[in-house]
Amino acid sequence: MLEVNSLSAYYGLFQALFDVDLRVEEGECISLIGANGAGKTTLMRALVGALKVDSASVLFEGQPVGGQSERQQLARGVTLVPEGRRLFPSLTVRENIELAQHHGRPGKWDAELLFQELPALAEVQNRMSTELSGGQQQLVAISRALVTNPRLLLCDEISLGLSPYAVDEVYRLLNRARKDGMSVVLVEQNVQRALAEADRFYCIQKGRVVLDGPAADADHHAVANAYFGV
Ligand SMILES: Nc1ncnc2c1ncn2[C@@H]1O[C@H](COP(=O)(O)OP(=O)(O)OP(=O)(O)O)[C@@H](O)[C@H]1O
Repeated sequence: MLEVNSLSAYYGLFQALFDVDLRVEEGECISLIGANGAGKTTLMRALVGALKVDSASVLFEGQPVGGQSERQQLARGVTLVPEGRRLFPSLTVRENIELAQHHGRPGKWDAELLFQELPALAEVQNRMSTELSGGQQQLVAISRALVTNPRLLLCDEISLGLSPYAVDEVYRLLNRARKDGMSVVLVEQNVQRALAEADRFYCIQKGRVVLDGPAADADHHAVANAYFGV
C-alpha cells in the first residue's frame, strides 16, 4: 500500500532523513521508534505530502506522493493526526469533527458513529474543544482524522502527556478503526506501547533506519541500543 524507497529529506541544507526504506501493507500497523530529533515527524510529513521530497521516493498505491499537497493526499486516503492535536479552539467538539468530515472522503466513519463509539465525547459534543481534558482533546483529534475515512492513518505522538487511562482510551479507538482494515503508522515515544500496538517497527536514529522487524519478536535490548545509538 505504502512504499518508501531511499527517501532523503532536507530542511534547507540540513539533511534530516537518509535513504529511508519502509513498507506498509494493507491493514498493517507499524511503529516508528526513535529518540527526540531522530526524524520521525519529518518522515510522517513526507508521507502525508507536507514536505517536498523526490516524487519517486514515496509511493501510495503505486502513485507518487512527492509533489502532492496534503489536501490531495487526504482525497487519496492518507490522513495525519498531527503532534499537538491542532484543534480549532473557536469551534465546539462537534463542529471540529464535522468540519473535518466535510473535507474528507465519504465512508463509514462520521460524527454520529463516533459519538456512538465514544459516549463520553457525545456528552461534551457542544462544548468548546479547549474546555476538554487532554485525553478528550486527543480523542477529538483522532476522530477528526477518522471521519475523513482514511485508508492510511498517520498518528504522531498521540499519547504524549496523557494519563494512562486516557492513553488506553486513545488506543482503544485506534484499534476499533483498525478492525475495518485501516492501515496505521504510529510515532510513539513509549517503546513498550509502540511494540505492543504494532505488527512491525522501524527504529530511526539520526535520520536513518537502523533496525526493523516484526514487533512481536523484537529484541528489547537491540531496540534500546538502536534507540539510544549505543
Ligand atoms: N522546520 C525545521 N527546520 C530545520 N530543521 C528541522 C525542522 N524540523 C525538524 N528539524 C530537524 O530535523 C531533525 C529531525 O526532526 P524531527 O522533528 O523529524 O524528529 P523527531 O524524531 O520527530 O523528534 P521529536 O520526537 O522531538 O518530535 C532534527 O534535527 C530537527 O532539529
